[in-house]
Amino acid sequence: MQDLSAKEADIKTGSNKLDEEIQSWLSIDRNENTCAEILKMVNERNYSELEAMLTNRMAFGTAGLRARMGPGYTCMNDVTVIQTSQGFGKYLLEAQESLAKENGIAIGFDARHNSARFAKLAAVAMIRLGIPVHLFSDYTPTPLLAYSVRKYKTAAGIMITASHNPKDDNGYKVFWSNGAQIIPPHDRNIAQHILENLEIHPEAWNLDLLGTSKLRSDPYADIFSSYYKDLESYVVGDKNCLASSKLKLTYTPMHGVGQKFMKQSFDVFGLNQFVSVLEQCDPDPDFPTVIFPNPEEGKSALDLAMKAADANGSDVIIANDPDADRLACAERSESGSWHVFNGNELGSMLGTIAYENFKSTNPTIPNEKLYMVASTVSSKFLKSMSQREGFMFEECLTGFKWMANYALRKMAEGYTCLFAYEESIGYMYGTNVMDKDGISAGPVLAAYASKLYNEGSTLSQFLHSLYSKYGYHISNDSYYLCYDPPTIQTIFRALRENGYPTSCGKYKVVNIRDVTTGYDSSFEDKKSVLPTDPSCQMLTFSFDNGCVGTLRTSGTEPKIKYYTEIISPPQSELSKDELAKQLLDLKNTLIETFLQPEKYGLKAKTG
Ligand SMILES: O=P([O-])(O)O[C@H]1O[C@H](COP(=O)(O)O)[C@@H](O)[C@H](O)[C@H]1O
Ligand SMILES: [Mg+2]
Repeated sequence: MQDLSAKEADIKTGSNKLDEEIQSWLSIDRNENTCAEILKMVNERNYSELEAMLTNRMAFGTAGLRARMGPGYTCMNDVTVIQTSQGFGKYLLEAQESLAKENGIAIGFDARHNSARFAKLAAVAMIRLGIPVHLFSDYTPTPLLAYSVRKYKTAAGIMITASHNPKDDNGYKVFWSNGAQIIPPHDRNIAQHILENLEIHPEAWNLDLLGTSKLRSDPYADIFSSYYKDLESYVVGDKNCLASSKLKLTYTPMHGVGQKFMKQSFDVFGLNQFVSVLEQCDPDPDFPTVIFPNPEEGKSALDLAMKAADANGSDVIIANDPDADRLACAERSESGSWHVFNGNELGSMLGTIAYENFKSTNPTIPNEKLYMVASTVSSKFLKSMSQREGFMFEECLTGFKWMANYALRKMAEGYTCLFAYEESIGYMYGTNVMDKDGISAGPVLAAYASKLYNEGSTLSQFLHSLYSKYGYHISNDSYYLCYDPPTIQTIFRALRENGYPTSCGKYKVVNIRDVTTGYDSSFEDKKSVLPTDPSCQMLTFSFDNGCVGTLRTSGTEPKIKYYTEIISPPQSELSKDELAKQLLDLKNTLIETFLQPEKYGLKAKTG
């Protein structure tokens, strides 16, 4: 550790402005580790990085704030968490004072490094403003925090988590009083209030306040029992059948918080308990057995789960990401190898399960009163299904914040939201939680799979039957890593500067939607119906062969994501393999022509 007496010493970087920024940081930060990191960078003359981290500030992205942990205003640390919470608290008092003062705010955290501390600092900031705090005393899945906001009708919720990001990251998810993550204008308003309340109150570091203040309560036990009581409403049919199921299942929480919660979910559903992946079942903030703790990565992330499943003769694997709001699933194929369902395949199955389960328990509610939601970069399977079955379907921008807020609006109009999903393995089954929830989607899927296995069928056969009925919907999605924001700007600028491209290799572009600027060539007024989002890059191309491809920058990770889909009518002569081959060619052409990974030094997904 650095000698902190240097804090008092003169900092001479050659730039007065930077010297002042450094002094200012050292004078406000009471965390020895982050101060020491700043001093180390000064000693190493790492001035450009220092300047970048002290003169910029993190902004709200797809899922609130998410950044690397470390010193400076671009990183997650004590200072930025306190400043964010001070500003956020002030905004709550301005926007909904009586609710904030009466019902307070719920605060939860995952099992990452610093998550509990950041949650406590956020709680102190709220208490200082007279806002009661329901601060969880132990780590929880994100969906339980989202659930607690609705249950206690709090003014807001904060979840300290970076979900499945690398171990050095952390984040600050914000839920509004409706239980969904915030959308504009709240994000902008909070950002504004943060800037207006940067000065850190001396009491901000006093964590002892949490032990003495009457404004602090611990919702853990109450929320745990209430969440699982409500989960019972998702159980359909006879629990005894599930207990006698032939299905053997393996589960991994991927070093995150899910183990205890998924066990309880299985108990509520009367499911046989799953086989655990011993190396990954306890929370470990270093995620030692995986490169990325993201079950969305597919086989590379599920390696140990597959080994455990093989050793125990499991047919199905389910996995959560570390904050247990995402759900992944793999199934052993006839050849013995594992098929990892992609987010769209899983969404198609869970959407159908939601529809079937609802119709079996509410046969009299007309389909016109039901609806489902998906993000615009997800498969159009639910749209095809809705057209055939006569329920409503809507697509939203990426991010559960958009889908949950849309769902709430329709609920207020008297509709029932059955299901919402996004291709990045996020599923909101029902409306107990207005966010994606891997802890409830897991047992719903496991219960349905149990039924299938008892009938001698499998999930893959079930998916195939859906494609026969509603048409094949094949997607090919992935990403490239790019750590250099100017390169990303260059790539997307090239796609706009001389007019949008009219072709991509041999494929003709028939429509273009540019969500970054609000343009959509398919409408007469050329305006996109989705909200314009200048903070991210997002271009969608519709091709003459009916395929659709989107390029977009992630709001949570340094990635350019791509999404492509091909759809065939139900009775099409083309096989799944032929369709997949056609799509692969289009996807490769899209990448080579528009992204040009070699030219721009983009790093492909590994594994
Ligand atoms: O990371 P999580 O599980 O919280 O998930 C977050 O990130 C996903 C990917 O977003 P992007 O493509 O912008 O990275 C979003 O779709 C999701 O709604 C958000 O909560
Ligand atoms: Mg997550």
